[in-house]
Amino acid sequence: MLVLGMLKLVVSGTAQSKASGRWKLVLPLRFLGSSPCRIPADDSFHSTSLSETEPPRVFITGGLGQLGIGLAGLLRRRFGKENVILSDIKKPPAHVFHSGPFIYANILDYKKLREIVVNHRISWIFHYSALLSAVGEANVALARDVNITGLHNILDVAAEFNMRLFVPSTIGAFGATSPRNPAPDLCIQRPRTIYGVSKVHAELMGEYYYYRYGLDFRCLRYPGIISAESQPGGGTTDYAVQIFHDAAKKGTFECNLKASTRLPMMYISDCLRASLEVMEAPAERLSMRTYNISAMSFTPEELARAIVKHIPDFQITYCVDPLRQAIAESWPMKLDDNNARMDWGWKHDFDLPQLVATMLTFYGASTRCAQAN
Ligand SMILES: NC(=O)C1=CN([C@@H]2O[C@H](COP(=O)(O)OP(=O)(O)OC[C@H]3O[C@@H](n4cnc5c(N)ncnc54)[C@H](O)[C@@H]3O)[C@@H](O)[C@H]2O)C=CC1
Ligand SMILES: CC(=O)[C@H](N)C(=O)O
Repeated sequence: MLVLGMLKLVVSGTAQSKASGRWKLVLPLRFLGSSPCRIPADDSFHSTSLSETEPPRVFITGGLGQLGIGLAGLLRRRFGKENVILSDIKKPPAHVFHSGPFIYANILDYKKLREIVVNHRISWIFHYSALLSAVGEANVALARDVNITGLHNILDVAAEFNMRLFVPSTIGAFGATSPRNPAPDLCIQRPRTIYGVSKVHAELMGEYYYYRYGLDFRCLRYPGIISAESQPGGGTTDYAVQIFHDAAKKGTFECNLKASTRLPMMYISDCLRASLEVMEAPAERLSMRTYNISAMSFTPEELARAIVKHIPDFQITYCVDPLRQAIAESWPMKLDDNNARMDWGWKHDFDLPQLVATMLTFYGASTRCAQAN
């Protein structure tokens, strides 16, 4: 009754705020939070959001995986080295440790997360910690903890301290009953991996916190990401990274997906730029909180043909992993990203030929490109 009474008071005197063209009630989280013990009892907690002119203070979770170090580099160039704190539960290599602030942060430790946000005056979070599709299936209990319980901690901290929160989703958030070519932003999502289920959960929880508590939640569904300097963490699209290393070093590659498996892919610099752009987009430009982004779509066979243009002797063979193949066949072949393009001007730079040339240049193997073309 007491809570109901407080609710009525809050609602009647309340604040309404306009975002994305919609009016929503902004209610104090501490009255409504599902975990009241987490909400401070005194009135002294305050928003850490900074004025429009100050750069944000950014915290990256799970930052030592395939994407986090590159993201930290991009954000540090934009906002200043000291304003971007990279974190993980792993030990950073020396060059990462010396390239800017790094701290240990386990996303399952809620108290520690609050401490970090307060002590470092964090205003934006990029939440990258996760177990990916293949490793998630190999350790469902851990994937559930990290991808779901960890996300709850991040959502609560972000809402409590009025932060802007980016959580990446994935093509893995779709399932076999989703439209596959292309998959639109809004459609049936019934994934059958713990990874996919946890990412649909993240999309829905983030949007719920946005509508319910006014949390500035922003989410992009990434395709498979291809990078040269960092290795993938155990996903279904990993072959599209490994193939470049093996092509350059050995001239052969054994692929764990069938030759005809078509999946959406993106070069890392496009992915990281998209993530920064959606975080910087004015709220009124965002008609949604979760967007597909897309760049290219190819099969292992097509990728191999593109590599042969640079390395004529390159040979691909196939030894299909049934787990990864089943996952890949339930994912979209292509994403429809028209809403991202229209709302906040998303545009990819890298198509397949540019991706292949860039990756092989990194490995010092694109020398025969000119002759072959
Ligand atoms: N790499 C890709 O192709 C794609 C990635 N994404 C998403 O982007 C994000 C980053 O992906 P990647 O860098 O590729 O992942 P990754 O698997 O390479 O790295 C994840 C990091 O999370 C850390 N981590 C695990 N448990 C943790 C815990 N309890 N506390 C803190 N950190 C913990 C790991 O140590 C690891 O460094 C993930 O959320 C992933 O789902 C989405 C689609 C595609
Ligand atoms: C597409 C992803 O989310 C990731 N690379 C995976 O294959 O699990």
